[in-house]
Amino acid sequence: MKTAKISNPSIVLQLSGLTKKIGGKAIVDGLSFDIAKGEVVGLLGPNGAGKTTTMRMIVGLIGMTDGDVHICGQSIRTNFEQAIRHVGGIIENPEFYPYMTGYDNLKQYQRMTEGVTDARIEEVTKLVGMQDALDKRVKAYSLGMRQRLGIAQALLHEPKLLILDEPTNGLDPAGIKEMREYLKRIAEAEGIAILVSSHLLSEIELMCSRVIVIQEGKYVTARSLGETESPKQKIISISLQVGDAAHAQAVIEGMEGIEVVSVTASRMTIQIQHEKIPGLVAGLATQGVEIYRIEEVRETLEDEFMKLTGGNRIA
Ligand SMILES: Nc1ncnc2c1ncn2[C@@H]1O[C@H](COP(=O)(O)OP(=O)(O)OP(=O)(O)O)[C@@H](O)[C@H]1O
Repeated sequence: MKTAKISNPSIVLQLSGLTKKIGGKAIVDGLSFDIAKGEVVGLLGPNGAGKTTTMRMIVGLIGMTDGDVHICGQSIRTNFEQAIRHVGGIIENPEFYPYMTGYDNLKQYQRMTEGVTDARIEEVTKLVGMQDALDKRVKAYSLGMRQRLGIAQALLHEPKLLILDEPTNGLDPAGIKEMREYLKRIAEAEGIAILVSSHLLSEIELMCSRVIVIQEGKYVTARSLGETESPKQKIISISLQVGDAAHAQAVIEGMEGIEVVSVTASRMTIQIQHEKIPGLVAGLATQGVEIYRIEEVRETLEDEFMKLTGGNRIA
């Protein structure tokens, strides 16, 4: 297969037609996407979708059948050593010496890794908020603290790409919230790209700026998360809470280009072009309709995922 060469220097990770076949079956099937510097991207899919297999190929734990992975412009097929030095990752649970302190574990890693300074140890432990727990033995750490120490260790050699497979597995809601905060902090402070997998949409939505959905090894969709402006011409769903919905409906039915989808006593959902909303509000107010609330009804990623995959839920 012909593989694309990176032209944009801000692209840290590029997958092109990445494929893994085992026993003739494609576990990962022609996966292509890019991740840029500073992005925290979620790899989302149901159990068995191929997330771990994809990540294992990116970090070189297993070989690929076809396609390629470029990290900072270097192909892991042809320049593995140069490519892989830009990667830090946790694919399986991070291994530590339980009877040693967190600090001694990081010092041990420093001895085995070229170019890691004491200042860097201090820097990464601050980034993951571990500076006060470093003199405790790892066996006394909670799961969340081990995860943080693992991430600190993965950052020691100043990678440009951080790969985390299901990092929130087993964490409580407070731990998940903390992780979300320090992943964002790391991406910003270090200017690196982070790829994080999960089978839980709710976690990905909170942690990531973009999500890539895969199912049965194939790319399904990608979506930027967070608020986006609606284009003027776009038809959107609006929910209205009014004093008298029957009255509002009668007024709206006299207006052009607005479709009433559902009505209850005080609520209604309509479809309308974005640019017609001010006219709608003015028209209703002129006719004496009391408006208490007006908001867009957004299709969630989960709704979209359900449509695309015919009801196979993400989680
Ligand atoms: N070495 C292997 N031999 C045979 N099948 C495998 C092998 N490794 C993975 N698979 C299969 O490939 C599919 C994808 O597995 P993978 O672990 O990548 O999925 P996943 O999205 O990470 O799922 P999970 O969230 O459950 O970890 C699964 O059906 C799995 O059983």
